[in-house]
This record gives sequence, C-alpha cells and structure tokens, in this order.
Amino acid sequence: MITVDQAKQIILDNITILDPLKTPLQEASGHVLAEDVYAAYDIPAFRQSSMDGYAIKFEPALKTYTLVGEMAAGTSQSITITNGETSRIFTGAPLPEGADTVVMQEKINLSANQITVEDPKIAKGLNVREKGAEIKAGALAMQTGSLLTPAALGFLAGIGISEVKVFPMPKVTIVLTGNELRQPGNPLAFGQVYESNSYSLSAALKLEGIQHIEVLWVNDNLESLIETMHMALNQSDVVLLTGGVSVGDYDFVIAAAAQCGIAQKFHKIKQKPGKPLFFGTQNRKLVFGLPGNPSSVLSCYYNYVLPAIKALSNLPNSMVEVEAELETDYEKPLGLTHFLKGIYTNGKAKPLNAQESFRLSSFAHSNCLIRLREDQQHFVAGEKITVMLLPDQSKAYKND
Ligand SMILES: Nc1nc2c(c(=O)[nH]1)N[C@H]1C(S)=C(S)[C@@H](COP(=O)(O)OP(=O)(O)OC[C@H]3O[C@@H](n4cnc5c(N)ncnc54)[C@H](O)[C@@H]3O)O[C@H]1N2
Ligand code: MOO
Repeated sequence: MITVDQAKQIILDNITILDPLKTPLQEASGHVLAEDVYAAYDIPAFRQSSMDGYAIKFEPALKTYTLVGEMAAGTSQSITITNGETSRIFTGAPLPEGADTVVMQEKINLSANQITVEDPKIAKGLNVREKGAEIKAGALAMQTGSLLTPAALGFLAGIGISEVKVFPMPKVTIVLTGNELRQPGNPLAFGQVYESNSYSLSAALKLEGIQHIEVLWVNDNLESLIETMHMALNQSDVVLLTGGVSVGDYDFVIAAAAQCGIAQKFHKIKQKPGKPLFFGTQNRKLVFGLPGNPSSVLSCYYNYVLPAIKALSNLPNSMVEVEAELETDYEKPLGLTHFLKGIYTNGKAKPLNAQESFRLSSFAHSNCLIRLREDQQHFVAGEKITVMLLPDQSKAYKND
C-alpha cells in the first residue's frame, strides 16, 4: 500500500492542465490568465477632470476667470477656452480644448459669470487625469499566469477588454453508488440511508468556483455502473464516484473502471479515513473512487481531489498546512496516517470526538484536519503536528 505523500505525488504526476478557453470577463472570476493581455486604447482615452469644478488655462498671476461654458461627463461636444476663460466641469468629463487645470468648486468664489480662484495650492495640471495615465495603447496590461481577482477583472473591463483566454475549471460528475441511498426529505424505509455525499461534494466544489457539476445515481450492479461511468467520462474532466470501492460483493467500482478503459494508478492508501481510495485516468480525465463513508469522502476530497482540481486549472492548492501544537494526548495504531477532525485556534489544534468515518457531526463543527504520522502511535499534548486548514473556515482560526 502506498503512503499519503506518494498518492498525492502520483495524482499530480498524472495531471495535464486543461486547454485554455476564450471566456467572457463575467465568467472569468477566479481563473488564471492563459495569455498576455495588451491595452488596445489609451486609458483614460482623453484628458479628464478628477473633480467637480472649473477648468482653466492656468496662469500663475491670474485669479479671476470668465465663465464661458460647461463640460459634463459623457458629453460628446467639446468647447474651447482661451486665456482668462473657464468652463464648468464635472468629474470624469473631458477637459475643454485649451484648458490644462481644474479648480475644485469648493475653492472658488462665483459671482455673476466670473470665478475667483481661492486655492493656495493651485498649480498647472491640478485635478487633471492625463490621457493614457492608467495605461497606454499597446502596453502589457496583465501577464499570463495572473489570477483574475475582482480587482483584476475590474481593471481589464476598465481598459475595454470583454473576453480573455483562461485555464478553464474542470467539469465534474459525481456518481453515487449504493442501493441503500435515499434523497433527504423523504421517509426512510428499513435499510435505507440518506444520501449526503453529493451535498458535501457539490458544496465544496462550488466554493472553488466549479460551475459544471452533475450528479448521477447508479444502482449496485456492474452493467449500470459501466454505462454510467461512460456517460460521466464523456461529459466531464473529473469523475468522483462515491462508495463501492471496497471489497464487498456489491463493490463494483474497480471492475467497472477497468472495463471502461480507466488506467488504475492506485487503489488503497495507508490512511484513515479513506483507506480504499481509488485513482485512475482515462487519457487526460481523472477518476476518483471515493470510499463511501461520508467522512472518508470529504477527507479524501480535501487531501486529493481539491489539489487535483486546482492543478487542472493551473491554480495553486488552496489547502493550507500549518504547524500546530496538539492540545491533548492522542493514541492511534501504527501503520496508517490519521486525519482527525479538529479545531485549530491560536496555533493549537484539538481533536474532536466522533472520529468514525460514517459520521459527519464532528466534521460539521471542525475547521481543520489534524494529520498524525503513520509511524507514530503515542502523541502527547504540546507536541508539534501538522494541521490542514479547511478552505471554507478561514475566519475561524483565531480568537478575536
Ligand atoms: N472487509 C472489509 N470491509 C471494509 C473495508 C475493508 O478494508 N475490509 N474497508 C472499510 C472502509 S475503511 C471503508 S471507508 C468502506 C468503503 O466502502 P465503499 O467505498 O465500498 O463504500 P460503500 O460500502 O458503498 O459505503 C460505505 C458506507 O457509506 C455509506 N454511503 C455510501 N454512499 C453514501 C452517500 N452518497 N451518502 C451517504 N452515505 C453513503 C454507505 O451506506 C455505507 O454505510 O468500506 C469498509 N469496509
Ligand atoms: O477508511 Mo474508512 O474511510 O475508515 O471508513
């Protein structure tokens, strides 16, 4: 059986970044740019006022100017002023021909059609945004590899860009196996359990900005599973199966994967929860067989699926690992890495009760996974261990 780190490396070794795609700016949030973007225009495209006030042709000795017109934002008509003249002007409006300076309206006195400038700091060019001050036509605006943050998207829109080439996010299909599964909201018959894996996985994927998520249900029989797997592979870049990867008579994932031409890269990792995790590829498509227990599914998602999904889109792994002090003693058997649901605050990590992989109550209240080494049995309070911060809990790590 392979170790946690070996499994992580095998997955990364099998990833090919998805082919870049032209995308409207409105859909590009959180993606990585796959091209250098150049400005097509000078921005601002004209000399404009940065204040509401009066545009003048600055003359050091002159304090009084005659009002001859107005320039509003969005006007398509320009006017011309000469020495001793002024035009009313508003923020964002083009400067009149001949003007080089704007006086804020709080810093003048208006009487009849004349203004008197009362601004000791007045100087040529004050309150004027020069043409091309933000960026010049032809200049590099953003480089390939940049993350499209809200500010980056606003910047690109502001210089007239409407679509960009990005590394897309993968399309994901979740395949639920298990005859016992029932949709929440319905009464349970004997032997049935509520289906919860699609809820946790879809929510985790949406949090990362994944938009294409499809959920397919399949009964525990080989033919149906093969058919559903083909469908899932056809429509997506990543297939996440839950359940059916263990050794039971109704666990068909491994056999179905082989029959669908999925090359097995590993099956089983020295870890708890999630020991029977399966990973395979079909060309560039990734297939994860997540052990069905709800806590195993999520633990494997954070450890293996999330980094893979990020890597497909050329994004860094969003799982942050930090060193922390274990708050209590802990005992575990040798041989498997354990991931414990825990609470991390102010550099200390506390394992929660209810660590069994069929239950999610502790996961629901945790903000981290505490990683305990496979080759160690006794852990003592105060000892340094590694903690994986859950990405949706970033505000919960520090006491105010
Ligand atoms: N003889 C052995 N039995 C088991 C082993 C083993 O090594 N030898 N490993 C155990 C471990 S560890 C795990 S984890 C599970 C994994 O089993 P499967 O991946 O085959 O999953 P299932 O048997 O289908 O389901 C396990 C458990 O999870 C529940 N489940 C499944 N899907 C959902 C869902 N969508 N929502 C909520 N709950 C779900 C299912 O009802 C089962 O209770 O195998 C152990 N057995
Ligand atoms: O590894 Mo299983 O996920 O412990 O129950």
